[in-house]
Order: sequence, then C-alpha cells, then structure tokens
Amino acid sequence: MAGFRDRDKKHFPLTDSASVISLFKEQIEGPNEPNLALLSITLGCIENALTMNRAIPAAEESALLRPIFPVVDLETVEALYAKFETLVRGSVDLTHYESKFSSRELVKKISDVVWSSLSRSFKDKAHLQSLYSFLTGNKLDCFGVALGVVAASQILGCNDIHLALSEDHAWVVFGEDGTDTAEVTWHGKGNEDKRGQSIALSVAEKSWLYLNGQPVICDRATEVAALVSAANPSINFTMDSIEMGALQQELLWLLYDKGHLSKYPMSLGNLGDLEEISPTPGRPPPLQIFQEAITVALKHYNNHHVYPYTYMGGYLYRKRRYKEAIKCWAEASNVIRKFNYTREDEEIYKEFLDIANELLPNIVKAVSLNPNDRVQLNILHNPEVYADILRFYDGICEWEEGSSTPVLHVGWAQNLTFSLNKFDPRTRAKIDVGRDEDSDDDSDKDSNDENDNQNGKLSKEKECTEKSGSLQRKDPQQALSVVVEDLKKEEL
Ligand SMILES: CC1(C)CN=C(N2CCN(c3ncnc4sc(CCF)cc34)CC2)S1
Repeated sequence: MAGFRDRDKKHFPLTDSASVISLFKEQIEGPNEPNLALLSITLGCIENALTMNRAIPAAEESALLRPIFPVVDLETVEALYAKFETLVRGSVDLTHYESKFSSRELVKKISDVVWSSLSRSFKDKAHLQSLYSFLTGNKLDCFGVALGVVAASQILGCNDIHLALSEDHAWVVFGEDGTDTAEVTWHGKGNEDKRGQSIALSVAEKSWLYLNGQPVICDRATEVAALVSAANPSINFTMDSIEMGALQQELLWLLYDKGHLSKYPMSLGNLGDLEEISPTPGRPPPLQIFQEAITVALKHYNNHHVYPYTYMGGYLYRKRRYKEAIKCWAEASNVIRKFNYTREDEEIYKEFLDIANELLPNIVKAVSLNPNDRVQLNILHNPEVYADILRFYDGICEWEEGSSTPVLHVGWAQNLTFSLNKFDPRTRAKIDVGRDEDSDDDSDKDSNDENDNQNGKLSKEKECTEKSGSLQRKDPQQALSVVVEDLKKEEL
C-alpha cells in the first residue's frame, strides 16, 4: 500500500534538481514500490513553477538573473497528496469489491472518481498531465486521466491495475494474469469516451491507435518513466524551460540506467531529443539512443511502432542528413502499412502528411537549389533514395488498402509528383520494382487473402498496381521489393 512515508519526507524541502533526483532514485530503488501520486504531484509542482507565468517583463532585467528553481515544501506536497488520498479512499468502498484481483466494475469506478472531478474546460493545453494539475485545477489531458486512475489504484492497493500505452492513447490492464483491458479516459476530439469497455474490440479494427495488440504494458517503474516522459518543459510556443528539460533528462537517464526504459521506445525517443538539445558528457549520442528505440520496437513489439523511425528521421532531417532521413521514413511507412486507417488515427496521418507534403519537398528543393553541393546533389541521382521514396508512398497506399477511411487525396499526388520528378530520369530507370508478370503477391498484412477479398480488398498487387502505376510487388515479404542494379556496379 503506497503512503506518504517518513523516508519520503526527509527529502523535503526540494531546493534543486539534485534533491528531486534523489527522491526519485530512492522511490525507484525501493524497497517499496514507487509512489506514483507523490512523484506526479512533485514533478507537476516543479513543472508548473518553471513553465507557467514565466514571461519575463522586459523591464525586470534582474528577472533574468533570479534563481528560479522552485522550493518544493513538504507541506505543499503533503496537502495535495492528502487531498488525492481522501478523494480516492472516500469515493471507493473496497468492501464492495471482495476479489483478490480487480474487476472491470472497480476499474470503471476508479475512472469515474477521476473523471467526475474534471472541470469541463478544454483539455488539450500543455501541462495538464500531472496530479498537480488535477488537484490544483481539476484539469487533466487524456494521458493524465489514465495516469491518475493508475495512481488512484495504487493508493487503493490494487496492484494489478497498470498503465498500457500506445503511441497516441492510454488505457489500463488488470486481473489475475494482467490481460484484462479497460478504457479509462477519452481519446481525440469529438469521440465518445469508451470508458469501462475492453480494448479487444478496438484492437480488432487493426488501427494504429491500439498498435494491433502491441502496446507498452507498464509496471510501477515504467509508470514512473511515463510520468517523467510526459513532463513538458515548454514555456510557450518558442521557449522551453532549460531547468525543466535538464531535470527531465536527468530523471530519464536515472530510469535508463535502471533498465526502466528498456521496453518503452517513446521514452528513449524523448531522451534522444533532449540529448540533441543539450548533450550529456559521457552519454551516447542521440542517433544511438534513437537506434536503441528502433531495436526495442523490433525486439519487443514485432516492429509495430512508427515513432522510433520518425524520431530518428526527424533528427537526421534537422542535421541535413537527407538520404538517411528518407530511409527512416520508408521504414516508418513499412510499419504503418500493417494497419488499417481509422478515423481515430489522425495523429499518425498528420505525421505522414508532414513528411510527404513538407519535409520531402523541402529536401528535394534544397538539394536542387545548390547543385554545387556534391554530397546533397547525388540524392537526386541516387536510385536507393528514389526507391526509398517509392517505398514510403507504397506503404501509405497499403495502409489505405482495406481501410474504412481514405488516406490519400490529390494533395498527396501533387507532392508525390513534385518530389519524384526532381529525380534524374536515368536514376529512375535504374531501379527494378519487379515488373515481371508472374509474381503472385499474397497479403502480408497479418491476415490472409480470403479476409482481404472478403472485406473488399482486392489482391494487394492489383490494387497497388491500380493505385501507383506500374508498381507491383515481387516479394510478399516486402510492400515493394526494390532491386537497385547499377548502384551496386557504380559502388564497386
Ligand atoms: C517523433 C515524434 C513526432 C516526436 N514526439 C513524439 N511524441 C512525444 C512523446 N509522446 C509520448 N512520450 C512518452 N510516452 C507516451 S504515451 C503516449 C500516448 C498517450 F498516452 C504518448 C507518449 C508521444 C509521441 S513522436
């Protein structure tokens, strides 16, 4: 049973990041499990002090020099913790729930306790992810509600209730073998919440939102990693709190060293981004951290996560390493093609739209603008890059195949032709996409052809051929098997 113990109290008042690190370190090292409510309140309190109302009036020069790490008093945190504990214990009468393991009814009841305390104001602002926000403003974002439910469960001693995370949603697992699932929060805009329902129904849609049954299932330490990862150092659209970013970075390294990020690709991506902003001496470079996230996704999630590739692709793009960035985006597309697009997948749709309609055209423009740059120019003469762009689009075509909602529209086609036409015709002639007639492609979308044809999906080859001209699949294992002929000879 979590509780605010004396061993927790000795760290207060927290006066600098070192004292926060030592609180988290002791909580994670045990012997008791980390107290999620205590840590979420504490980190939320610091984030609030470092990011809210920080616009420094020009007149107050001294404001720039003022030490701003907030002092976090024991009284403040204790009062908020007591408020949360009173709310949770006062609302849930455990005598109504006799079973050793939690029931769906209990999970729904705990979700209702958090849900009914929320104010109606809009919920997609920043800094609404912690119990500090919940207890001082009755506001939580989608993730924050899920974390609040798990923190409340811990206070009630329901140690079988854990957080489950996809790339854009959160829910809980519970029960004897931890495989029962329940929605506990809402998702997106204008969608009725499905709180209390099991996830199985949604997974069946093969939507990216539920990662086709490959979410991150948390234990208490991974739940700490989630609340740390969800911290938001931004002050406004253009400024971040350096102190908050540094604290988040140190906490993520603490969790990393203890192995609590080892199955959580997005937290590794967050760490890689923080290392790009402010490299920690002696720590691996961002690219190695992003690669580790990809390796985790391959090893533990059957390569069903998209973000590890777009974290790395975004980094390489910012470093103007365009050829490698495009390779990452082709790999991201190789993941999304395994899903069917549904209306709740908007976030990843926007991600691919940005790559196709902003980033790729920017690259193509940039490299054709300064032809003297030998390194960049050869992109437009490099059949592998051209093939990766084709793979990128082919994966999006396959994503759309069999989906209830269309993905592509004419804007995509305009950008596609803009990007492809910039490539030298001889380069385009150098790739072989397996045009032989007898290739018989069977679906590799984790379903067999009968299903595809049943739900109106033509054989992949036919539909893709229709959609993208002469692209035919040669090898069922790949959306697009591209054999680069001359490139190999040139490189020899
Ligand atoms: C490559 C990117 C566009 C950069 N940032 C990205 N994200 C920022 C951090 N994100 C996250 N980071 C850690 N944990 C989680 S759990 C979750 C689903 C809602 F609960 C999101 C998310 C979401 C993804 S993906």
